[in-house]
Amino acid sequence: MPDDTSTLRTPSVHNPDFPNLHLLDHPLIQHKLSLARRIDTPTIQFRRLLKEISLLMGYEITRTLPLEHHAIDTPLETMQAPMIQGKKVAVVAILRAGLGMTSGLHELMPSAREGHIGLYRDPETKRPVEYLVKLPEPEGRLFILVDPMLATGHSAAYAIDVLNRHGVADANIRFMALVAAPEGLAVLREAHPGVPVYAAALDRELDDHAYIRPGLGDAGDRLFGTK
Ligand SMILES: O=P(O)(O)OC[C@H]1O[C@H](OP(=O)(O)OP(=O)(O)O)[C@H](O)[C@@H]1O
Ligand SMILES: O=c1cc[nH]c(=O)[nH]1
Ligand SMILES: [Mg+2]
Repeated sequence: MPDDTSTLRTPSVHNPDFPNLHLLDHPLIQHKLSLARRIDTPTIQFRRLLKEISLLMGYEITRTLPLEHHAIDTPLETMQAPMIQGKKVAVVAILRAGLGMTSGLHELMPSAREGHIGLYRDPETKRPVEYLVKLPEPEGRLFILVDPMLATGHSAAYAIDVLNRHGVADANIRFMALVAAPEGLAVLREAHPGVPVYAAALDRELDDHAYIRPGLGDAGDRLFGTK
């Protein structure tokens, strides 16, 4: 039986205006995010920073993962040792930019499965358009959905709808972003109030093109060197 770890809480900043948001304010996360935001940070460094930030965020958001005890032999005796149910985690990237956040999480949880939800935002409507869905079996699994940018929130809400249709309940989903906009947090809270959002920053607003300000630009383009 899993131990009850629900009383362990992820250290994060709580904002009463956004009860679904857990802001991860660890200095290393904040420093690396600032480097990633800079316009003169090239793709090679941006990619590396995303991986490092995801690993650090992953360390924080996995704090509440259930442990179970297994008998192990130390050199001196047998003991019941706590171990994570590692096989029971799935990392799901919203393509493309979410791909920049998966490898950091796999460093922490090498046996986690990986799924992909391909979405792009239509430049006119600003609404997500689906082009691929490939997901691991949902049974008994925690799904960590990753995408660096939570702007209008419609891509994240759509991806969670996809997970729901696949058989994953909101209670088994955590959403991890680098930068969140107030508008996106509100949309996500309305659509999926039971899904916690972990982010490194809550930015000021969306601009007329639904880009996050101050933001970091187009995360997918910066990650893959496209335009
Ligand atoms: O919250 P939203 O307003 O829906 O916007 C956020 C989405 O926009 C970006 O993807 P984009 O459409 O640029 O696709 P890409 O990752 O392939 O570049 C980003 O990676 C999110 O998926
Ligand atoms: O600021 C934004 C908004 C949407 N998608 C991005 O990549 N950046
Ligand atoms: Mg993009």
